[in-house]
Amino acid sequence: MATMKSLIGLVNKIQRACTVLGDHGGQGMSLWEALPSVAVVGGQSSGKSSVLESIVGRDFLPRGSGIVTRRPLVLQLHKTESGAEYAEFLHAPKKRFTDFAAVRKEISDETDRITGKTKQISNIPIHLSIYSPNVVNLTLIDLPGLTKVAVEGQSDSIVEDIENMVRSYVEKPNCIILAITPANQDIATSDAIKLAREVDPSGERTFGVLTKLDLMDKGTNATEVLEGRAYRLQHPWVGIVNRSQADINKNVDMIVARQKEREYFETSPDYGHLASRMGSEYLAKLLSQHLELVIRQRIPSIVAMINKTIDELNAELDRIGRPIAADGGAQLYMILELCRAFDRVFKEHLDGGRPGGDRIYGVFDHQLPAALKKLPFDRHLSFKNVQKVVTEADGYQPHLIAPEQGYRRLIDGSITYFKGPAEASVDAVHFVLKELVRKSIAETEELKRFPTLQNDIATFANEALERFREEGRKTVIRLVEMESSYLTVDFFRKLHAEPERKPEKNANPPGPNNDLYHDHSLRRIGSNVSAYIAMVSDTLKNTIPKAVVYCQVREAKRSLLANFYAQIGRREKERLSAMLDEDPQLMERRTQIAKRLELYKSARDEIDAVAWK
Ligand SMILES: Nc1nc2c(ncn2[C@@H]2O[C@H](COP(=O)(O)OP(=O)(O)OP(=O)(O)O)[C@@H](O)[C@H]2O)c(=O)[nH]1
Repeated sequence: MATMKSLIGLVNKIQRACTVLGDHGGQGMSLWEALPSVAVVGGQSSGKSSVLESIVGRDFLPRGSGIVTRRPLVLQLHKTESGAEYAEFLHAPKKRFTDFAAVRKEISDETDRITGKTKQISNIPIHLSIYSPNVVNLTLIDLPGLTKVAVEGQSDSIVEDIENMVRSYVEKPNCIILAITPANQDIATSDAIKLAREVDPSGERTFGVLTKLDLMDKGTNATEVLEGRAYRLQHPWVGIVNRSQADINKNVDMIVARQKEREYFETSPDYGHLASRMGSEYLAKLLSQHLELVIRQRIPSIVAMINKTIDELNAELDRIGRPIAADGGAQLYMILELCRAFDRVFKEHLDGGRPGGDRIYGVFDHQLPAALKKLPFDRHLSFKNVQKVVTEADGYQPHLIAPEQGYRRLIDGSITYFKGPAEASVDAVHFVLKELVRKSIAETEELKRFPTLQNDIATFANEALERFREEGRKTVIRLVEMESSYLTVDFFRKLHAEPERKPEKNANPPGPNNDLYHDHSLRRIGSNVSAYIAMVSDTLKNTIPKAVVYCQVREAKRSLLANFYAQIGRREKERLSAMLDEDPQLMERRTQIAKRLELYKSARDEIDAVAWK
């Protein structure tokens, strides 16, 4: 199994990666929360900073009145074999601090960078790594001191804010609580113990630390507490003697202070029997061992959680679409693939499989025949109009046998009416196709992420449909004009062969310039033309759909995006990328997921590397 150093180092690495990616707890089930850590909790002036400095063997924490610790400080201690002693911040990875006064200033400045000078607090941690021969491998999180009153310049809510922040750390089941209480205070009133009892009633993850043993009133001692009788925890209490304010003022060296602390316990009449289990050095070792144990226990569940999260993130990436390739060739390929996907959907609409294509048949089967039926031939071929047209065509010399000119004019005049329904069919099919383009874009799953490309496809497809409509119009008008340019001779020859019927008596009383015979002949002309037009109508009813399908539907299937393809082939890379623009929110989401995925995968790799050592 892995060594203590590698296990704690492993968690350190993952914690740093979490912070870089903005994962520092408080966001539901985060990786950070799954990692065991030690949080230092205590009331103001309880000696928290002194304990941390003593564990590190260095003076490096900001001092001052009021609430100095305003952001969590994740303190990662790495034991070095060489004599080198230095510190590094995650936010300034290139800089190696060997002067610990500069570390103190940097913590202070970095705190202000997020919280401003307003003395507010923030839950975004500062990561500090200390490499030293005088430390054990350990990670501690220093949290703001629990306080009762806000000082000047701080909002009243700060007392509550601090408690909430501290609580958010210590309530996590993976958090080991280092609860610091000064010995010269009644244990029953200790803020740290109060909070620890609340979140860890059985005391299995709380380590009780008693500071300021040297400051207790003469004649009293803390053996009741240190021996676990005053307040029972699963782990033994540790007593500490830190540097006094006077020592600090005199700049007493931390290593010397550790030595003095050891001597204090060894020579103490009250605590001599406990000496081997007292002091900051012992505390550091105890915590390091415990942290290692907990990490080892937790690794299987951490790996399970990581694997589950990786699966979930992958599934979400699949759902919102993978990232787009950066090079132009791949982008062009992607655009063409997307266009083809659209084209497939569009064709399914036309050929069946998806609804909509049937509406084109509806135009031919319904709309066109109905429009043809409504044409005003009754009026155009009324007795009066026939008479007028024939007479005008005859001119000064009435026709002798059959009014050839009159017939032609009546037929030409009638055929012109067909242009209306012919064009209307072209338009109706055009609108059906346009609607199908719109629907197909909306229904093409792959296109959903690319609003710009959707627009481009719509523009080019509609332009193409417009061209097809123009072509369709010209063709159907030509069909109609063809009907009047050459009449079906047979039809009239057959008429001629039919015997003339005698006019019925009293059908129409003869007018001043008309005789019975003439009336009858005009009526016959009217009905002949009407029969001829009915024949033309039947023909057009069949040929207009052919022209429309040929010019519009067939072309839409064949070359709806032909122009688009020709265009994009010539476009430079910038314009291709622009076409693949996505919804910015979606892009942001994908970046987030990709980052988290990277974090979880690297965490898994790290764990694998350590676990198989
Ligand atoms: N004599 C003696 N003084 C101590 C001991 N521990 C801390 N002090 C003094 O108590 C004062 C407060 O100690 P800190 O370590 O700054 O306490 P803190 O909990 O970090 O305080 P804040 O950060 O202000 O909340 C300092 O003057 C220390 O010198 C101790 O064990 N013995």
